[in-house]
Amino acid sequence: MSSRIFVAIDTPDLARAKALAERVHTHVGGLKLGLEFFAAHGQAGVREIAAIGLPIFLDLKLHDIPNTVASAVQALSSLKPAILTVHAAGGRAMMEDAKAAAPPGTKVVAVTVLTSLDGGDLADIGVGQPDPHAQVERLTALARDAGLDGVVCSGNEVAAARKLWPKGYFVVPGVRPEGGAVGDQKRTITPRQALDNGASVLVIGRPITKAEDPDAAARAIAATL
Ligand SMILES: O=C(O)c1cc(=O)[nH]c(=O)n1[C@@H]1O[C@H](COP(=O)(O)O)[C@@H](O)[C@H]1O
Repeated sequence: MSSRIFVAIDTPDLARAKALAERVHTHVGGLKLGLEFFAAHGQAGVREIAAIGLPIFLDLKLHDIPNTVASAVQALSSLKPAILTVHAAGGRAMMEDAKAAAPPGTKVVAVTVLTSLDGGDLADIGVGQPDPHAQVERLTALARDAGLDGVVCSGNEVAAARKLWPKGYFVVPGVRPEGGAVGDQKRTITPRQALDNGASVLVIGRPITKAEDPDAAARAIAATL
């Protein structure tokens, strides 16, 4: 079950990223590299981390006009990431074009409602439906109809989302072990509960990477799955 964990290597420090990835790599199924890392080290940095040998989840949350996103996906395609993210809010055409531009082995998944947002935040940005649950359902259906591979949502919505899309690939971040610090996340869930609710894979960052002993933290989380 530890193979269902993608550890978020969120740091702009290449040496630290490598050390963390090497330290936990036997207890997780993949490594997630996001904006923080990519802004600092780009594709060369991704290749260095990929050399460790685990699948790479390249989390760039692309969100722009369809032509720009498709061109960006094409420019990333030689990295052959296992998973690549776009924002569902970019719309159907953007998602269709992103998927068409991606290499065959790459799962393109759409971020629905960030796990750091709650109903109040949705109201602030003018989402007419300020209930994250309903908005996740709406964007999951859109991503499914656009031909993507799956979505990113919190573990609180994943069961409902999977009902709409039984064969979808569901990525769940905002995961916290019982009693763990939530930080900036608002819609959190335990790793076990997220899997029980239908997550395909879990994204876990700080509960592992900021632990005194990341190795032991990864092992302890894996043991609960
Ligand atoms: O796409 C993501 O991975 C993502 C989507 C989302 O809604 N919420 C979310 O936290 N993430 C990512 O998941 C990771 C969560 O990290 P921790 O909160 O440290 O476990 C970060 O790298 C976020 O960028």
